[in-house]
Amino acid sequence: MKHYKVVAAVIEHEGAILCTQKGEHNYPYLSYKYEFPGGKVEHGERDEDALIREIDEELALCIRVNRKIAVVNHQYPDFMITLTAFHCNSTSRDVTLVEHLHAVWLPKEKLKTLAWAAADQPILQYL
Ligand SMILES: Nc1nc2c([nH]c(=O)n2[C@@H]2O[C@H](COP(=O)(O)OP(=O)(O)OP(=O)(O)O)[C@@H](O)[C@H]2O)c(=O)[nH]1
Repeated sequence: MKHYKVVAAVIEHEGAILCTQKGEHNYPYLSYKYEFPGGKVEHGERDEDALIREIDEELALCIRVNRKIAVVNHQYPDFMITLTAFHCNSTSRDVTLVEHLHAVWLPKEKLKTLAWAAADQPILQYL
């Protein structure tokens, strides 16, 4: 079973948090789900550097990485994921969608209204 180490950015800008939606996916349980943007950490790369790289690649957004919020281990039917979420800030809300279907900035209390990937759901309680 594959095991991915993934970093995710909880990006806050003036009281709202960036939520990004996946498009259709090979695994139906991930299709159209919301996730915190990020991705797999490359060999030898620091978590924080992986996050800055991924957010620039996926969203053309410049972020500052703050504290670690949570580490979640989740078993999907086809792979295992260790998801580490960091609180981040951006100086702008302007994103360019390279990989995602949709992005929305929401206040914390509204995050639970979205359909999140299963691995992300435990992170919401720490926000
Ligand atoms: N970036 C990110 N990935 C997440 C989150 N939660 C979660 O289950 N994942 C899953 O972790 C896997 C690796 O993330 P990735 O961002 O590198 O995805 P990828 O483009 O290489 O592969 P993909 O085609 O599965 O999306 C994906 O299957 C993704 O759906 C999250 O909050 N952020």
